[in-house]
Amino acid sequence: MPRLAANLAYLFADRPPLDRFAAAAAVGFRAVELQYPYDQDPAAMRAEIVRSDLIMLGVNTAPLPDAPSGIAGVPGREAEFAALFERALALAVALGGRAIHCLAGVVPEAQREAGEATFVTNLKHAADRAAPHGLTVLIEPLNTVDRPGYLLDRAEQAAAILARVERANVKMQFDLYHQQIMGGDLLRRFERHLPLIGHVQIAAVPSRAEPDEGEVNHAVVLAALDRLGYAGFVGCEYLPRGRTEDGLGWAAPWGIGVRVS
Ligand SMILES: O=C(O)C(=O)[C@H](O)CO
Ligand SMILES: [Mg+2]
Repeated sequence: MPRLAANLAYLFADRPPLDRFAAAAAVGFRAVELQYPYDQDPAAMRAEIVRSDLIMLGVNTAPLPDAPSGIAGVPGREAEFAALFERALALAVALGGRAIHCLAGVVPEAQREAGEATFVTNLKHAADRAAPHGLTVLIEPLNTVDRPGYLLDRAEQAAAILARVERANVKMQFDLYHQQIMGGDLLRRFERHLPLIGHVQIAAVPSRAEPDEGEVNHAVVLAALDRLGYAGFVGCEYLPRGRTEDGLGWAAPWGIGVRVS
């Protein structure tokens, strides 16, 4: 059965960040992921994670004012990336997390080859720094409608980059929302890349709302992930149409929902 995780940048976002952990646990989530919790006290977040008995999954490398989509694949910014990664590593370790998503960045068309080479070099470095802590480094293809010019936009491209990185602790974050926009054929592409996939995320397409509307049948997809042997978590990275709790009907078959006592 797919194990759903709450992305606390998107879900329960109507309350203060520290209150979101208990809110997720109260509806049955056993795991959470964050995006950029760099403005919060790590010890306070860790206390909430422990108090709610949650598994802490991933964080992202921090956005920069001139590079909100990251710099891991931006030529000439390797030293800055190394510093950014150290910050993410310290945070992930303090939270007891399992993964760090390294955002590749926006790169002009003419520099994409150089950008990929930089990405590979930076990922090797990140992997070697993360390995002693048992952490996975993730890369995620993002769709070019939402993120024009983003260096990494297709699962096939991510697979080619992972082959060049040659580190077992670097994996693909397969966000079905982005993958559907960038070509679809979700189940065949998921199966083809399964050995490389370290995390999955979902949202309705094209609305990015609860995965109970739009062009993807998530009940079918989640059952297929199970059948194909995916044993990781599925991050709920969607924008609730209203209160998070009111939109959880779709997740009831997977053990998530408001408890009525
Ligand atoms: O945008 C996404 O889908 C993500 O998962 C990342 O965290 C980048 O924002
Ligand atoms: Mg995502």
